[in-house]
Amino acid sequence: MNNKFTVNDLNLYYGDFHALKNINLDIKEKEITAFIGPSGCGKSTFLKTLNRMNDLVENTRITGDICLDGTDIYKNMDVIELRRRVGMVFQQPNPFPKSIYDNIAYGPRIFGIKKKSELDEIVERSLRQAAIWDEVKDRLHKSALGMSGGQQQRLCIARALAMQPEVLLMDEPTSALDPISTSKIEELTLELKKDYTIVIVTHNMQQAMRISDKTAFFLLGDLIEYSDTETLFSTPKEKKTEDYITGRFG
Ligand SMILES: Nc1ncnc2c1ncn2[C@@H]1O[C@H](COP(=O)(O)OP(=O)(O)OP(=O)(O)O)[C@@H](O)[C@H]1O
Repeated sequence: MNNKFTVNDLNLYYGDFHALKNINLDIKEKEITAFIGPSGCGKSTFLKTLNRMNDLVENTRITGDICLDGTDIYKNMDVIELRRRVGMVFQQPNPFPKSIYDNIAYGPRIFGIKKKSELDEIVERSLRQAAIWDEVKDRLHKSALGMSGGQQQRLCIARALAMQPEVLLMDEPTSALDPISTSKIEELTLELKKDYTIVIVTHNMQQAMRISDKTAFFLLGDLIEYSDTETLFSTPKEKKTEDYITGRFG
């Protein structure tokens, strides 16, 4: 597998606080990479560096570099283009207070697609890819806020897919969901891996084991260990990883 992202000597500071410390790692194309670690260890911060969402946070300083397909995303890439290529799904489903159809069509419209037939096609394709088409096809023009939490989260995934991204960043996408919705999102994530590179932050180690190919364990801003998921959970190299995955802290 090719590297989708390569991260070299990445440091991130919130003011004086050193939140990410000299991170080096590669993220493989069309794999699922999970970030695990206790609360506050920098998982979300790191995820957000991958599509420059941290640009929106004042007093943030970054050193080192992150390349997407070999191009430095901080130095040589337009941020709008980056965020089109690298979509994001958040912890709390956050549909717009609009119809299901308009939620999906929103991004493509901003990118200049106006033709109804084209938008119809994007809406259907995205909802199918997010495994929610059958549940919503008869209510496309009803408010997205009337959907269940699990449906809203799949809608948000469909909304991200409508932009035809290459990478999907998922920040604890199931932590607000019940077990059935969680397993639907996990199945969907595994299905999406055929076409997309996926990076997921999760508090749930079973979830990382179930769905990810690679796992990175963070602690206090350090990347402690990064390897095949199976290896990391069965034979961790670092004592700190072992302590965490066996529940000694965190
Ligand atoms: N905007 C900010 N300004 C200052 N410090 C921040 C900011 N965002 C995060 N931090 C700090 O950076 C550290 C890493 O936070 P981050 O949210 O990345 O951790 P996390 O591992 O994702 O945690 P959680 O699992 O609780 O979401 C924490 O100490 C946090 O308090």
